[in-house]
Amino acid sequence: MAANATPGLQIRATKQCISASHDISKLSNISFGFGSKRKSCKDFRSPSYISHTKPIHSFKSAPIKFERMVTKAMSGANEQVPVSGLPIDLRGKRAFIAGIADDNGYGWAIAKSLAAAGAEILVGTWVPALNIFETSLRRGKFDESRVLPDGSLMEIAKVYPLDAVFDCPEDVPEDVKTNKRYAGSSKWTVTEVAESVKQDFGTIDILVHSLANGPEVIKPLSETSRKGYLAAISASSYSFISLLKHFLPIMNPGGATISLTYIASERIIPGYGGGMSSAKAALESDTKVLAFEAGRKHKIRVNTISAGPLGSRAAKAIGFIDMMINYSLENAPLQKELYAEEVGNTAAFLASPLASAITGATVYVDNGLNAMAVGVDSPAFAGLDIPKDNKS
Ligand SMILES: NC(=O)c1ccc[n+]([C@@H]2O[C@H](COP(=O)([O-])OP(=O)(O)OC[C@H]3O[C@@H](n4cnc5c(N)ncnc54)[C@H](O)[C@@H]3O)[C@@H](O)[C@H]2O)c1
Repeated sequence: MAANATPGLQIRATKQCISASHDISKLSNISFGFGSKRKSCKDFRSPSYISHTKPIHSFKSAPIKFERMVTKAMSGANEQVPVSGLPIDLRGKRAFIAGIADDNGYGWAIAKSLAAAGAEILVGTWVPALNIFETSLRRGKFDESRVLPDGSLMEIAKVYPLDAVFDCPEDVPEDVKTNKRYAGSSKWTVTEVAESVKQDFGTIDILVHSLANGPEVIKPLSETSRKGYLAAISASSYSFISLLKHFLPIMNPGGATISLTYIASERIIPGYGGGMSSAKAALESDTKVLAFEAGRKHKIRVNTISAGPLGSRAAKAIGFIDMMINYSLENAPLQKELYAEEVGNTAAFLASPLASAITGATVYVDNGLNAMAVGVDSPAFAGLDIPKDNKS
């Protein structure tokens, strides 16, 4: 990379390319303006630009992925980078992302966007999933998904075993200590992981919480046990407070934290039970209070992304994710697939100096579904002329 080149995500996509993005054939002469060797949109047909993102839903065969073009248009990790533009430049920043165990979830997508912007990536992986994740990583199973917009592979500097429901070794009950899925791993409570990161790297700049767990998620709230409810809150809400509490002392001022929430916190989503809706409501409320506390004391920003439905491993365990994806396609203002990368790019923005005045916010990345008060696919609207995006 040239010394003066700006890496990572470059906010420089032309209006034409974004708005007419679904049909690449219409775009062949539009320039993205990468310095002297200007690329046309047609260049983005190249599989290397479109291969790494898996569609969450294969309902239509769009000729090219919308977000890949935009990302490529934003990317400038080569010598043809323009001097103008608005870069998401996270070079020299270090991120710890808690909650990655495969390449399907939001944590992975966030890691990729942060890496594309130049950040160093550390990962915290749930202990029971650690072995399979590390083995898959080592064997190259994720290599295709590791490809960044500039063609390089995302590097993970270190993977830490983590169980975010335990703050310190004294909290760990005997049955977990002796569980064979925990054998072979050590120092995985939150305090110990923060301490290990401090010893290995000194400081971090970005903390991402991309984890949730609700053992009774398939039970309606009114049938949820106290134990199940508290477990959901512990794993999905308090875990963020705990991570923030223990990582704050090693976070550089000006840093940012991001968690992932879901609209079920504020609107009724039947099927998202077991206290998970309550856990997300707590997470969003805590985002505000923690933004105040971390902002005043440490100059750290605290935001949460309310993401639309994605067919991740965790979401599939709930059982109705395909229904939610289809519902969104039918009812959201933007009738298009939602890509994990779109959440990743928002996280990169929120972590960057471009978002230096944003804290305590819940940012929706859901094709606008949160703004709807009715489901327009209801038979009740049968007689109404509802505009449809037939191109997606
Ligand atoms: N998938 C969706 O539709 C959707 C929508 C909105 C918000 N979210 C949120 O996004 C975040 C990431 O979830 P995802 O859907 O990408 O699924 P995912 O399966 O990729 O991520 C969940 C991760 O949490 C980890 N985890 C569970 N318990 C843990 C613990 N005690 N300690 C450490 N790690 C633990 C799992 O191993 C997994 O890696 C979650 O907060 C989820 O609620 C997901």
